Amino acid sequence: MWTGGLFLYSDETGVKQLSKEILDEQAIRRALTRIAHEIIERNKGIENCVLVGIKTRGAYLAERLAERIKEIEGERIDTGEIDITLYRDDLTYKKQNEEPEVHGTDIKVNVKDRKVILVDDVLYTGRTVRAALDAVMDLGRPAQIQLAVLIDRGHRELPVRPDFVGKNVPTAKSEIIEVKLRETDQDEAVVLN
Ligand SMILES: O=P(O)(O)OC[C@H]1O[C@H](OP(=O)(O)OP(=O)(O)O)[C@H](O)[C@@H]1O
Ligand SMILES: O=c1cc[nH]c(=O)[nH]1
Repeated sequence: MWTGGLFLYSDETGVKQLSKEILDEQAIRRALTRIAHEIIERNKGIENCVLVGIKTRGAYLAERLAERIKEIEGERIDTGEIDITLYRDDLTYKKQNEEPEVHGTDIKVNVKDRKVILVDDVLYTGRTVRAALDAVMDLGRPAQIQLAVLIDRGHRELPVRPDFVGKNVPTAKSEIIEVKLRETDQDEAVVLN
């Protein structure tokens, strides 16, 4: 049910909950276009840069950023992806002492001495990014690692700070940010549940 940016949905127990749209399709497109420009500006072009998306949605976002950068610079930036699984019962209750685990990397270029830009959809505790940093550095010593996220929802548990942010969204720990991308969700929106 549409109530002007607020949606009613039934959770798994059938209880009606309110859901708020944070970004629609156009807003996601604009945020990614801005981030693409910022990446180019910060790095004075894209020479020596590689975009590495954190699966699942971060990898799609990295691919979209590569397309935008090609439109702007006329040059294709190298891309790769990292598969990281989070062990938690749901997004609000983490089991103690469990950390996101790297399941594999698909980065066909050498990262040694290059500027690696990690891309993810949501930044929350920072634990996924920490695992991604380890995975990249296992492959070689990058000149620099930068971080781009579509949503920064706060509540960091590690000293991780993004270089490029689509939108800062203050949240309560009990809330969940859901990023829906057409590549995997047949929908395009960021919602706060
Ligand atoms: O900062 P953190 O607390 O580590 O949380 C952020 C991570 O949580 C989500 O991944 P999720 O495991 O939900 O998978 P998804 O990418 O498939 O949505 C999101 O995509 C980030 O990778
Ligand atoms: O709210 C959150 C927290 C972590 N990851 C998400 O995708 N959403």
